[in-house]
Amino acid sequence: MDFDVLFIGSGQAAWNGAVPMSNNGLKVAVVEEAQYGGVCSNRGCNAKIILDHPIDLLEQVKSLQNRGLDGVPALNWQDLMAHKHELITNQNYHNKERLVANNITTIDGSAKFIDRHTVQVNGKQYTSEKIVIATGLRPNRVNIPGADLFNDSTNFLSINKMPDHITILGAGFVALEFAAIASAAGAKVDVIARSNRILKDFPNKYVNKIVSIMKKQGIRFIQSTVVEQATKENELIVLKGNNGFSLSTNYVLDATGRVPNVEKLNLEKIGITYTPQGIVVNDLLQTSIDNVYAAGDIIDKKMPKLTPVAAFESRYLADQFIKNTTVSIDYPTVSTILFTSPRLAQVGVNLDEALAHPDLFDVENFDYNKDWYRQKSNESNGELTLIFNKERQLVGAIELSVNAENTINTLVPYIELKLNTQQLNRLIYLFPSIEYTTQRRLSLV
Ligand SMILES: Cc1cc2nc3c(=O)[nH]c(=O)nc-3n(C[C@H](O)[C@H](O)[C@H](O)COP(=O)(O)OP(=O)(O)OC[C@H]3O[C@@H](n4cnc5c(N)ncnc54)[C@H](O)[C@@H]3O)c2cc1C
Ligand SMILES: NC(=O)c1ccc[n+]([C@@H]2O[C@H](COP(=O)([O-])OP(=O)(O)OC[C@H]3O[C@@H](n4cnc5c(N)ncnc54)[C@H](O)[C@@H]3O)[C@@H](O)[C@H]2O)c1
Repeated sequence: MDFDVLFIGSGQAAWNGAVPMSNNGLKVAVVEEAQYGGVCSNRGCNAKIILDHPIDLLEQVKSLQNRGLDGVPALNWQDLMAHKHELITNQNYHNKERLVANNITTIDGSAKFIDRHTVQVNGKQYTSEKIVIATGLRPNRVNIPGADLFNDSTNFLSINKMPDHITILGAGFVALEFAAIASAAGAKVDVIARSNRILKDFPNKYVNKIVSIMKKQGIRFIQSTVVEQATKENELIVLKGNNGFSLSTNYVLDATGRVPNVEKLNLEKIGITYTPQGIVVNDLLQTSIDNVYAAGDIIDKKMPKLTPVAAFESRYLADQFIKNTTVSIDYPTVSTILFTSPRLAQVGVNLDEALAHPDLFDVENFDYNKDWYRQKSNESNGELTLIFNKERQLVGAIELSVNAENTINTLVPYIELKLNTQQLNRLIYLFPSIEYTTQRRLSLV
């Protein structure tokens, strides 16, 4: 065999495991058909958070008008985009270099299976004892007449000039985060949801709050509307839909979800089972062919399809292959965040589930309007909800605030490690800080 382990794809689900595997003596290869580092590094999380940063700052500056700050600086989209390019363009190169520096063979091109131990890339065949499919997802494209006029998240992350009017199809993570960026950068923004449900992964109360804030920021939500066709008329795109819906716009962003990259792999030929949600695996992350594994977004799974989850699965495979063990994957508590301004972040038991089961959970609410420390930023919508089980153990939390990522990150170890009162009491945080005030929400004696 040429290799012990060959990864198809080079994203978070690949390199997090490939590097320790190689450093522990396994002969490892990574095949990549596009940019090394995958979506998160090149056309996802990282690019998005660079574009978001000044926008988040501006929202905070706006909150402090007449409270120490006079005037709001202008956002310069061209300069911001140039800054993003400067930070992101070289990621592909750096990610490849990291693999090479760790004695991993990199193979450029698209891989397809020939048999259970062999893949072919650019006409050349490579054999490996184990193969890990880590091919991730790509943007879904709605299947309606005129959809070729639409853009996806990758295109949006490189827009040189912000269009006057942007219309977004879908009401999930990408739709709301990109709506927030486009609106703050001066575009008129519509979000079109085919149903009444917005952000299905977050509880109703907080979804209603963030939608109401975004409406005040000028974003228009059009619900229960299915766009059925698009045409180009002069310089405008005209959308038509159910119930006589019609709208003219400059730019359409299709943010209707993401689909698994399976088509090029020749999976049917070797009998690997997959669904429209991805590749089916067991709790060892083995596919229906036992020497072929899958990791990251490409898996059909209940866990959220996020970078930290892909990285966890990749590290799990490294542990399994290095130690030659067969211990099932044991997912920890996963937190999720919507990077709008303010942020919406949650961890553990979902609030809607807790409210539906008062026999199992107690819920406590904290309104930040009454908290002097939080009010240093004169924030008007901040709120935290903590969820406890009947043994008074913290099992979930959700926060809407400019600091929600810090609060929820503070609570992750409390929940995952099931810290008791004495252990919590021993954590001495900096004062004043979000971490300190968050800890004070719990009983420490
Ligand atoms: C706009 C956007 C914003 C996001 N923001 C966040 C965020 O803030 N936080 C967060 O946690 N997650 C975020 N995500 C999700 C995150 O990007 C993914 O969870 C993560 O990238 C998954 O990593 P992966 O390795 O499984 O797949 P990917 O990163 O998709 O990598 C798969 C790789 O496989 C390659 N490939 C595919 N087919 C083949 C083939 N046949 N041969 C060779 N190579 C192939 C692809 O080119 C790609 O490089 C965001 C996603 C998007 C789209
Ligand atoms: N902050 C973050 O962590 C972050 C940010 C962006 C993306 N992501 C990851 O990427 C994934 C994909 O995000 P996303 O926003 O593309 O998907 P999503 O699943 O969050 O949202 C898709 C939206 O499109 C709608 N939709 C689906 N098909 C449609 C159709 N045919 N017509 C109209 N609407 C349709 C859905 O109802 C939903 O509102 C997320 O689930 C998450 O795993 C994470």
